Amino acid sequence: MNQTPLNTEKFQRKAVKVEEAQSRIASYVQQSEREDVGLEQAHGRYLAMDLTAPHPYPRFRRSGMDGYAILASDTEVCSTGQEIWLHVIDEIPCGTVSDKRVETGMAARIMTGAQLPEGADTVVMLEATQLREENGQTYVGLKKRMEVGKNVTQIGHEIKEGQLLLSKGTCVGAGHISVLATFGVHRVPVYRKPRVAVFSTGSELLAVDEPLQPGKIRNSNTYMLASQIREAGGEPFILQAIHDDLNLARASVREAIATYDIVVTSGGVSVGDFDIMGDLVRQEDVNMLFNKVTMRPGSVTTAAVIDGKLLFALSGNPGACFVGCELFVRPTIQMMLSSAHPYLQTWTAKLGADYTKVNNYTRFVRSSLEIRGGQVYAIPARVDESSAMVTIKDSDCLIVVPPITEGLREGEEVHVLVLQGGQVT
Ligand SMILES: Nc1nc2c(c(=O)[nH]1)N[C@H]1C(S)=C(S)[C@@H](COP(=O)(O)OP(=O)(O)OC[C@H]3O[C@@H](n4cnc5c(N)ncnc54)[C@H](O)[C@@H]3O)O[C@H]1N2
Ligand code: MOO
Ligand SMILES: [Mg+2]
Repeated sequence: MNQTPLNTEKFQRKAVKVEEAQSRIASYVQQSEREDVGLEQAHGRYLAMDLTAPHPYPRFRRSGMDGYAILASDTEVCSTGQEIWLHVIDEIPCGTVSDKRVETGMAARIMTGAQLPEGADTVVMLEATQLREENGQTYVGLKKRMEVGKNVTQIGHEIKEGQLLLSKGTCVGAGHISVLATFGVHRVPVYRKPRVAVFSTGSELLAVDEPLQPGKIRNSNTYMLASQIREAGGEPFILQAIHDDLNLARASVREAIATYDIVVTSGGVSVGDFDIMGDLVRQEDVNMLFNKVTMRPGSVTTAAVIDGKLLFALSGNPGACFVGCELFVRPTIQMMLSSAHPYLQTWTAKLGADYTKVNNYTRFVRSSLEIRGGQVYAIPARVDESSAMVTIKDSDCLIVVPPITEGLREGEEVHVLVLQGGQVT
């Protein structure tokens, strides 16, 4: 009988730990380059350089109230119950600078946000004063002793000149936009979004707009991955899904590697006869970083370097595909953007229900976070197999279940990785 030799290389894989896999990837990450965008386009982008304050903020002594700018020393006599009357020498609306100097016995009418006139050191609010006209002159009366600097915001109260405003790698949100606008940064230096090609492999895959056919499913991973990539700060490019054909896969990967910064595929990484990505990364011109990780789901997650660029061949099982992207693709994008926290944040929570599945790999169990009596609980999804798709949407964290446990009991303390898109309820 004619026998084909068994390709044992395909399934004899050396599993590496998640941290080891992450560090192998990290050594190939290259920072994205800088581009400048308009302030209105900066939301959600990552700063490509440290920004320092070109001037103090506030830049002038600013009134915090509508009232009168005075000298606090004039009010000292009020502590004995005496009322004082000050000559009103000017009126200062917001945006103008008085050319008068407030001396003892004088006051200037001032509006909230206006620059204090020379000489004045304190603002008394309008409600604490009364007015008197005499010989065409206006006098303001007050009865309360004021402390120096009351209702005045000093120069540099918030930011000193030269102080670090925002660091490189900051993800720009509303508060940062306000800082940028305040300091006149109308063109914002940000990292170009890493361009990430995404495509799925699988002869069973239908486009999402195709009617179902026997034995076939619609391609959900590609769109899920594109969404995860966007959340991580990358720009996804959806490429045509391919059949389980090694030559086709090779051509698609080559083209994608030449055009994009990162390539992410789903499917075909296990040991099945048509698991072509597993074969592709074992070819000569491919530097395979790992093809097995001691994790579940996603044990067959594979990564390689081709022409200096990273290829992530994620499992086709939706749960494994999702976790593989969060643990490996997301940090890569985040590192390219100089994010200070490229990896998912770890929190400590209490387990919201018994979790009895055990195995000798670390499990990343999709779960939802809940606050009960001021304590964070993580509730494992009822259906959490690697092949299960529908509970991914209900998850805002992954409980990390270490290998070889007896199973975990409700109320036990666990570590969870918080998912970016999640909402604690
Ligand atoms: N003999 C063994 N069989 C399997 C092993 C093993 O170690 N030995 N590992 C299992 C594990 S664990 C996983 S995870 C899967 C990995 O499978 P692949 O990465 O090779 O993915 P496929 O075979 O292509 O597909 C698996 C599953 O996912 C569905 N799929 C694929 N692509 C998509 C997509 N774009 N959208 C939605 N769903 C998709 C596909 O139809 C399959 O049902 O292997 C186990 N087997
Ligand atoms: O790679 Mo599989 O997802 O471990 O179950
Ligand atoms: Mg397979």
